[in-house]
Amino acid sequence: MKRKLNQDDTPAAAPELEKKKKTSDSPEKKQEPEPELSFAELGLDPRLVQAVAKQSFEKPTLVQRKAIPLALQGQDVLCKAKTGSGKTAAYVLPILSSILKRKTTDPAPFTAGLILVPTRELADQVYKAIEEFSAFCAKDIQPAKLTDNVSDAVLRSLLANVPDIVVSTPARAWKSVESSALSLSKLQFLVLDEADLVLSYGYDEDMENLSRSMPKGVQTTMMSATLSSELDTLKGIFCRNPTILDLNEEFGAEDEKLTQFYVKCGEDDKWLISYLVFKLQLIKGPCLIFVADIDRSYRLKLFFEQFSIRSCILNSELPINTRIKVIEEFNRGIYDIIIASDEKSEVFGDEAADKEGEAKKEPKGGEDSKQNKKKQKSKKDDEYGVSRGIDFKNVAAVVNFDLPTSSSAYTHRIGRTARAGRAGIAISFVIPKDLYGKHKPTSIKSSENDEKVLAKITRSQAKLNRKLEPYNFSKSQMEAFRYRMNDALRAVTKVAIREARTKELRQELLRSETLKRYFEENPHELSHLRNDGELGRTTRQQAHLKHVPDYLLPKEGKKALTPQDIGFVPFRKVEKDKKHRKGKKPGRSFKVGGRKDPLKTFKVRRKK
Ligand SMILES: Nc1ncnc2c1ncn2[C@@H]1O[C@H](COP(=O)(O)OP(=O)(O)OP(=O)(O)O)[C@@H](O)[C@H]1O
Repeated sequence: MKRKLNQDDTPAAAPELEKKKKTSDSPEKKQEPEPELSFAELGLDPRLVQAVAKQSFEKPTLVQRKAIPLALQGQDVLCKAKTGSGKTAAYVLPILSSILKRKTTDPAPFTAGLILVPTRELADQVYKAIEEFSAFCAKDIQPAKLTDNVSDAVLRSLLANVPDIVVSTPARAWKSVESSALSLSKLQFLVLDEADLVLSYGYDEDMENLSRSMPKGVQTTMMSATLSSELDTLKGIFCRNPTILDLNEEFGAEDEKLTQFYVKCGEDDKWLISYLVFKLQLIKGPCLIFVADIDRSYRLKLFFEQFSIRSCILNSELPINTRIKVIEEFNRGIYDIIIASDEKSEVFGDEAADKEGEAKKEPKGGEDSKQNKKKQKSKKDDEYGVSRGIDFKNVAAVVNFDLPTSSSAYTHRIGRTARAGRAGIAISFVIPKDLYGKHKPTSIKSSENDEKVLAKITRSQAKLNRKLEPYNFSKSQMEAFRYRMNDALRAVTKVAIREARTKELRQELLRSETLKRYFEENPHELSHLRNDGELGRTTRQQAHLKHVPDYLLPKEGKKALTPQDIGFVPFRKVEKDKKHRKGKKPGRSFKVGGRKDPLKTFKVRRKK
């Protein structure tokens, strides 16, 4: 029978833990704070503790404190913990520790661990995490990932080495099992990361096939920030009497370093506001902008290019290597703005939310859903996804340029900022019902029910002790910029978008096949050419839009702030920022959760 784990019944995995654990079950003692255990006290192999220290992890996070001892005891765990709370280490470390322990008595090679993730981007990230955690025991731990673009022959030879742990999407794992390249006959550990998404991605058949290829009694861990009833299916297939950890409830408002805003505005206003926010650098630091589809991502990029705002794109049409490079380079600080199309959340988001019991399902087979599913059959990679699990580093702000259509998709998107105890902000544009469809050139179907979705989001965030606040822009100050916005929008025609889209793909293919070696030796040239080069050379270029003349900026500057405004962004740039940018890459002077706080650079006033 399942049981819910509470604060005090985490089983001890090591004598140290036992010593620190409270002995009494009396109600008063239950209120006492949990002991702050170290990684060593969790019972992990010392080489892993060393690797964790090398990564500057001072102490385990809540999910690590709770889940690691359970996993080391051999229990199945179903864990719901907030985004960026360290779930990867929580499931990777105990598997590595158990394999290391077993190898001291039984060195025979076999694949003991299988980690299944919904996307190839996430597989790459988890694989890298395994490499980092096994830095001091690399000869004893051999991981493999099955999501690279390699031939079957290469994959076979990789698996012929009998890796200890395999990271894959379900489809690719099953393909390898089916072809007998991978054997799961001795599997001991199975992890489903972003478990609720695994079924949504259409992996049900692969999951069932995989389950039949595994021995009985495989220890299973399922992780996600949002667990829905899809888990019942997975639980039924994989779990033996799992312990359920619902840790979202244990986060208090005081733990919260994420500030959430929404902006209610017209369809064209979101283009105008985005132009102003990014041109005047009102948001400092790395920023992720989510849009609803691929065309929209190119459109926004081309629109920004009109104003010399540089950004790069992530979408399911780009080859996996490019996608991973974009993420890596963003994390290394080469780019400040990623425009990511979040097509998956648009297709599957409502299902997830409905199963959480938060919303009524919209009729299946609606126009959008048909269109999206049809589109998916094109050149898109079905195993693409960046709103889930990807550890974008130091993201100052997530902007939902297009609101997702479900609260769970929202939770995962905004979870790309304020990770690992850092601060961050999320800003979401919401189109009120009466303004929907009023500006045809910028209207998008997914915005039709923005207000309803916002209500769902507000409710689900309230359950996490979080709230969204309205963000007001000074309409009068914005107006001076509207003709520029319109000029730029007119230049970004459908033809220009189509050309940019095909050009980008052609370039990718060309580079990856003929110039591979050259660019391996000159990675910087590759990144410049590939990702932040201007796509819009076929778009009409308008020199006057590239800079902001002083006469357009309000004279009052900061003084324009009034106590009545709830979230006013002053349009005049502050001197300090200019000084800061001198000699440095724009936006890179800022660190979230470090010396500078985005909330201090993003001016907001609250109602007194
Ligand atoms: N104990 C720790 N101390 C400090 N940083 C940590 C610790 N554990 C993990 N981190 C860092 O926190 C970040 C988020 O971790 P991770 O990606 O595992 O989060 P997650 O819970 O899986 O998020 P998501 O739900 O988005 O998948 C990573 O950069 C990771 O290196």
